[in-house]
Amino acid sequence: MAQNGCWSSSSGGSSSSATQSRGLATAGGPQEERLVVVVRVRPSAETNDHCIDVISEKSLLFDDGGKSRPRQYSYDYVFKETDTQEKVYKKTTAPLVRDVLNGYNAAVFAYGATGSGKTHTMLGPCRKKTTSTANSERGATAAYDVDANNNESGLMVRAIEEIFHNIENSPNNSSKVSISYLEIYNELIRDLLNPGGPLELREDHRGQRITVAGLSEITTTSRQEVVSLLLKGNKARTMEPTAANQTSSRSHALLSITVQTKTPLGTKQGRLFLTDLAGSERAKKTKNRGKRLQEGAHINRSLLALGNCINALSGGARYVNYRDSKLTRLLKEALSGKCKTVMIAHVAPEGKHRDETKNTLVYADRANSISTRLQNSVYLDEVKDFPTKHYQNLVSELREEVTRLRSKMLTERPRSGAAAAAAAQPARTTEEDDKRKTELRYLREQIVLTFKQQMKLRRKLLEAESHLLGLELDAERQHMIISHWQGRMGKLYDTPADDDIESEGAIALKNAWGELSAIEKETRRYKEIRERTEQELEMCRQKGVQLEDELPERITSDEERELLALLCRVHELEADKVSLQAERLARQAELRRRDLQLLRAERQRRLCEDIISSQRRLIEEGNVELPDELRELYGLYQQEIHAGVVTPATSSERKLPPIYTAGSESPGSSSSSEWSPGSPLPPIDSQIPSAFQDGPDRHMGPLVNPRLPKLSATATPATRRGTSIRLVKHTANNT
Ligand SMILES: Nc1ncnc2c1ncn2[C@@H]1O[C@H](COP(=O)(O)OP(=O)(O)OP(=O)(O)O)[C@@H](O)[C@H]1O
Repeated sequence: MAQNGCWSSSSGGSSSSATQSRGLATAGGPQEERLVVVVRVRPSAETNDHCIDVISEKSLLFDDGGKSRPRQYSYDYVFKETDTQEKVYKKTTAPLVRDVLNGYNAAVFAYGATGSGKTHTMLGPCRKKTTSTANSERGATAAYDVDANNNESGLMVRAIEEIFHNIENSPNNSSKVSISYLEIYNELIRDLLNPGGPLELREDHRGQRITVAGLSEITTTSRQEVVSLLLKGNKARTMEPTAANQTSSRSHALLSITVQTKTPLGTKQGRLFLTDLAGSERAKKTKNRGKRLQEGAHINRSLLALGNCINALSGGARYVNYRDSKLTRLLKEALSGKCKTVMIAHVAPEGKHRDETKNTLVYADRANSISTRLQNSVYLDEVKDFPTKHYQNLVSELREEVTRLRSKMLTERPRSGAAAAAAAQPARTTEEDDKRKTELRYLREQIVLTFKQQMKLRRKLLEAESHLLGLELDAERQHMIISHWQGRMGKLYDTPADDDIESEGAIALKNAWGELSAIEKETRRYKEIRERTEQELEMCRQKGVQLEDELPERITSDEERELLALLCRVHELEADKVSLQAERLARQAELRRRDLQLLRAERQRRLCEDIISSQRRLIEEGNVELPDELRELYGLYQQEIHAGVVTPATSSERKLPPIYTAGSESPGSSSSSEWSPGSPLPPIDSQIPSAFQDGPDRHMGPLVNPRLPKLSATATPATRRGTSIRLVKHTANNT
């Protein structure tokens, strides 16, 4: 079993699937790729009062209850009530399985209101329900037992079956399959294959690669094992009957199947993500209270975030906020086009579900226009990190050029045309000699000139790339600002409404959106420059090749050699130069990235401190007895901070070490005598560390203030102690 499952990774392949109605990608270059959207209508026992009428394989009529004429919606496919699980699999997932085997990433996600049939499609019919102790403790029931050998089995089992069938029947059988299965319940990620505490989401430094730390990724060669793992995972899934659905899934379940295949060119990796989303719901309809209501709020919030992403993507926005929920962060790759994606929107046909059905149809309609560019095929072994890779390519191109010229110089070529004739001629006159020399000089100048021009264009290209990278990071920074303020204002990602432009947050938001749009404009401009430069470079390169080809016609072998040697030297020098330049640019980009990462980490740290401060106030004001465990944690926190400065003297006094606050030069600059261990709670300083004084707050404004009232005059002795410690320390630092 491999731990620390990587939820997503970029990979590619080399084949296309013809069955998708509108173009899944082919190899060779980035392709226009559209999210495939299908709708499945769940069967209904009610025969009248239906709001859906499937009129063809691609469209349906929706009746809004007589308010207006039935509206027609069209999708890539519409499955009617009687369509089988097999048909749904063949139309939606089977083509993706073939792509995954060829090294592409693909995703299927089931969307729809509660009770509309998502779990039925993904897993199959629910057989029975049991209660797991671990989950009951959390207040929810876990169970989803499906029959894997059933005609009704869902897409997950079918996909696993087909993947293994293909591998077993392939001539060299050199593929390896691994799976991971997780659920997001109340914004917490749980491993369904190895249930335990919540897992953390991690991002790489560019926010591109999302990983779930500690998630089990199980590699196996046995299809039975995979199916039984899936069934085991389903049993651990959080479910609960609601008024709307007896077996309602209260979590989003995400299954990832990875196939790695060894090929002569390297190891190809394809991933299939199968996602069963929790149902969107209305509290009134589900009659939820307490925990169920809270679950519903989390479900709706993450689905709203997903809806926002779909809206932004379908509107062609360059920047899409995936950060609002764990679900969207995990689905980022599937939605943003690094993956072939099929969305199966589920609807209930009964008139009483009219509103939910309409919402789903509208979402699906929007998703229908999401179009992105699918990434080229990439092998696992390749280094994909831009810009280093890009520069490396440039340098190796130049070095190849040098090798080519060298071999050209060393190869004895038959003299052709004018050169052979010239050699056969008797001794040349001075006039002829001069003419030849002039000709040669001219040719040499032309070649060097073309080469210099090429280098100039290459450098321009490098600069454009580097600037584009900088713009991407700037955009990322603006996103952080927007996220920050919208989080403070309790809003999801959106452009600000006109009526709240007065507040500080709204102004900051407006500025950030303004910056973003300027960045977008600049990005477009630079992309055009890049494109133009690439064209010019290609023309220039062709001109150079043409001049080189003229060489044998014009001059004798020795002179050719001299020229070619010169060219080699120039190329070598340029390669070295580009290499140095590349290193410098890559280092700069890395520094900027780290800077951004630091800012993000700092904001997160300070938010955590805010939360701790608020809780501390509650503990102190409420005179709450501190549990041993928490007391110990506070102790650890202090030791952690002062690990480098605790002296044997302080530790023998059994006092907790002093608190480091911003403004003190180093953790060691405040002496332990300032620390009064009377309060078990160390004061948390909310001042900005000097390194960040010019950091995020300049753009983002002050931290989110704790929503608790200020300490009152009737504060407890413990509180007063805490306050006085801080005052003493500040005074000490000022002196
Ligand atoms: N195509 C279908 N054929 C037969 N029964 C179906 C079909 N789709 C759904 N059902 C039945 O409808 C009920 C609700 O379906 P299901 O639990 O899959 O909904 P859901 O969208 O996953 O709901 P939730 O979001 O609350 O988990 C189940 O009893 C299921 O077996």
